[in-house]
Amino acid sequence: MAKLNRRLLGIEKARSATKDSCKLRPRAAELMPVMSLFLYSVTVGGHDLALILLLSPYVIFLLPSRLLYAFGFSSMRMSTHPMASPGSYQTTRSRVSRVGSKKPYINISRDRHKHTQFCQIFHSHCVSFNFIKFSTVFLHFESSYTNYIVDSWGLLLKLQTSLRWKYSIIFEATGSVLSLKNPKVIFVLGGPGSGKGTQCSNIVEHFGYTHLSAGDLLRAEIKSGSENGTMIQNMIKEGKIVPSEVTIKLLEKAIAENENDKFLIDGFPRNEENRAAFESVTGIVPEFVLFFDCPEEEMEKRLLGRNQGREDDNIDTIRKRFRVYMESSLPVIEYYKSKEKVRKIDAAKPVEEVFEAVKALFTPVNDKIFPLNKIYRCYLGVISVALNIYGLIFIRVWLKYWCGKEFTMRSVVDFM
Ligand SMILES: Nc1ncnc2c1ncn2[C@@H]1O[C@H](COP(=O)(O)OP(=O)(O)OP(=O)(O)O)[C@@H](O)[C@H]1O
Ligand SMILES: O=c1ccn([C@@H]2O[C@H](COP(=O)(O)O)[C@@H](O)[C@H]2O)c(=O)[nH]1
Repeated sequence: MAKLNRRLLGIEKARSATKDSCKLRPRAAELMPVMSLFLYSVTVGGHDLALILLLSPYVIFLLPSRLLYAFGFSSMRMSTHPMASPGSYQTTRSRVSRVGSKKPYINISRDRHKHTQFCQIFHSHCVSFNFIKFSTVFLHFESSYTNYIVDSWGLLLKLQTSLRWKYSIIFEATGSVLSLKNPKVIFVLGGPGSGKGTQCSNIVEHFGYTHLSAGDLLRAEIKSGSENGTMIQNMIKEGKIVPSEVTIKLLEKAIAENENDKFLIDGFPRNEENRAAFESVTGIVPEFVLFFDCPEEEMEKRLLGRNQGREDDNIDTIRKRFRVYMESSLPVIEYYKSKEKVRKIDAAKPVEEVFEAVKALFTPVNDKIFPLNKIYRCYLGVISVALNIYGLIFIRVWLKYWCGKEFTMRSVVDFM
């Protein structure tokens, strides 16, 4: 009983940790054509257009969640299977796989009280159902039977008594918590002491990003007294790269717990394995890679003068870090270069000059030509909807008077 309660409590914790983090911003660009078409259809246009629109997968699945978000139901998100025990699952883009747990399923034993809790969890999962990414449809049995086994995918393996039962279909939201949150990520890379942290602070101040330094997260993990602490400390002392799963878990957690959706990930990925693992676990591909290019002598001088009491800022470790950077981290930059994602900055210049170059990358092209504040963006949105409707009315009139047809889905299809 206590064990099950712990598990259920853990699931609750896991859920509250994830639910607030998976917010989805309704994207105006996505909504506008649909809104315009719908407004047009119900006011001026043919009703079959409105019907087709209402029945479209976009409206059925995506729009409700977007609207729920827009009206403040930001916590109605759930990305992982509620039956997966917390801490023992790893989410990837396409499936939720259990790691670190020997049992492939959860056994719910006979106890009415437990059964009630189990149903509540499923019930609230229905409420927090995410409309966007789902693959597996599985069954939810709500009945008076008392003993059954459900596997981690919600598949019913064994049903001993079935007096009366009903079922509902639950869609499993797949993908990492992060892929649902869909954060914008920029990797900030460069040699040790190239000025990544310094420039990240400036970017945070001017452009509202959240700075996540992989090194800082690892150092915080050591301080927290975690079981990995000693291993991480030894790796850092030797200038070696900490195993991907440790760093990725910390990054995932930091992103999920943060309200912001724009992140600078500083000092990660440090090798090809880091890069591939991060992309496959989180499904996140960086917008671009900010690469601070700086000669080794300058970096060495800066690190030796940093005076932040870092254990690895001594000449022996610094040399090891340089070697690891050349051998393992540069190939990551080469990889992103081949994808045309690298934005190289000459980091040997003074701080202010480096930031001028950085700024140019973060200022949107539109804002450089025609800076728009939020109110103007709203006006533009309204104008865009109006223009869309105007366009549809024009098509309708044109179809009617020049082609002699009503503007219905059929006539549009016939016309095409
Ligand atoms: N452009 C610059 N010119 C001179 N000094 C700089 C410049 N940028 C940063 N520094 C200084 O160099 C030191 C290292 O900078 P910073 O911590 O930002 O580097 P980093 O790339 O984040 O290092 P690490 O990878 O070790 O975390 C700091 O003392 C910082 O004040
Ligand atoms: O992704 C990472 C980031 C850092 N490390 C280890 O931490 C130290 C210090 O990193 P800084 O970016 O200089 O703060 C680094 O030398 C590595 O040992 C890591 O393993 N993986």
